[in-house]
Amino acid sequence: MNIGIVGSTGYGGIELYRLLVNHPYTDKCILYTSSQGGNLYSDVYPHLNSIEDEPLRNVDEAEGIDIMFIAAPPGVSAELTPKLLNKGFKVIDLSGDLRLKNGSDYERWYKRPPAPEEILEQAVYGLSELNRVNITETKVLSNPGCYPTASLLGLAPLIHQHAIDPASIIIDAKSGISGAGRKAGLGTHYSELNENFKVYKIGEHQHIPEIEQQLGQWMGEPVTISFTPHLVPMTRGIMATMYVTLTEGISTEMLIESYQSFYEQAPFVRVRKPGSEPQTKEVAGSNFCDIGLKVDERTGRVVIASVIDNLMKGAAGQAVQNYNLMNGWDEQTGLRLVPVYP
Ligand SMILES: NC(=O)C1=CN([C@@H]2O[C@H](COP(=O)(O)OP(=O)(O)OC[C@H]3O[C@@H](n4cnc5c(N)ncnc54)[C@H](OP(=O)(O)O)[C@@H]3O)[C@@H](O)[C@H]2O)C=CC1
Ligand SMILES: CC(=O)N[C@@H](CCC(=O)OP(=O)(O)O)C(=O)O
Repeated sequence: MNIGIVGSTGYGGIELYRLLVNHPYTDKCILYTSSQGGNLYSDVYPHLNSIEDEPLRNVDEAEGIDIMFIAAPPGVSAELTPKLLNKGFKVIDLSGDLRLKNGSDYERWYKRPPAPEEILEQAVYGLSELNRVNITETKVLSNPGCYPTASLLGLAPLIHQHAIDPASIIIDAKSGISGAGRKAGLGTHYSELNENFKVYKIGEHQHIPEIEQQLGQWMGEPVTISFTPHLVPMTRGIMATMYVTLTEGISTEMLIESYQSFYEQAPFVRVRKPGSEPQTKEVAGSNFCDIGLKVDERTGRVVIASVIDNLMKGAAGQAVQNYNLMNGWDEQTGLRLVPVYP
């Protein structure tokens, strides 16, 4: 299988390369750039010296690719995907361009024109554990956002039990700085973030409609959530802490059992034992999503904490899991990575 990576010089791109260069069914991995044509990949990333000394290429000249991964800023895949499909390539897009089914929602939250309607219709939302059949059949895969992956995996079993008040969902999410990409900026400057902890985009984050769209499909009715992201001075990791009001009395032990049975066939989702609380370090560098929960009997709410590595299960790892599913391979192919600890 020959694959290409658009945006290979970014953080999502370099993580895709790390996974795909060792993937047993990937023959060629061609690397594309929009700004550094002719440079070697190892010029951009010296840690690849003597590992990858191929020049970076222009995507307009791409040929012989089976699947193109796009790890570029919003707006790129909306324009590029139709061209790549016309060339007969399949597409796995890591951006938010193809996730929202309604183009006007995209325009409102991303503040730019949406992808063509027929592409949005064709695109399958790649939350791997919950959409396996559709993923296997598609030519256009829209990889979920990092916050939505952690949040939706943490909420899915509860939502499917219909034992909650859907209007009560609060998601308090924290991300490491690599979530903002490699491009330098004041918001991610060392002296601005070190020993700091900040909230941003309250009620305005572009992942709100993505989470609501999926929850609404599961519930069969529109769902409105409170979602607040924060930036933590660490490189990788996301923790989504979620608060939901229960409509039936259920113990922590029973709820954990139902989560474990919901994810029985999902090798990358690990539901923690009672009393064992997840940490971002325990999934770093891996494709795992660890979920811990506790029913707070005093308030009638359940608190769920879901952790992922934003560049792995939140981006490149899940994209490779979807690549495996699209090709009928074991979803763990090339992804059996033990978390990096400490
Ligand atoms: N970082 C994360 O944790 C996650 C990121 N994502 C999404 O994945 C995508 C990539 O993110 P990330 O890797 O972090 O971002 P980066 O900023 O690190 O990298 C983006 C890359 O896109 C390329 N690029 C810029 N403009 C264009 C263009 N016009 N055409 C083609 N390529 C372009 C750049 O490379 P060059 O100039 O060489 O072309 C750049 O290296 C984004 O949409 C992001 O929102 C999703 C989930 C998690
Ligand atoms: C820490 C940080 O800045 N994170 C980014 C995540 C962006 C992202 O992944 O964007 P899409 O999924 O929409 O492509 C943010 O909050 O905007």
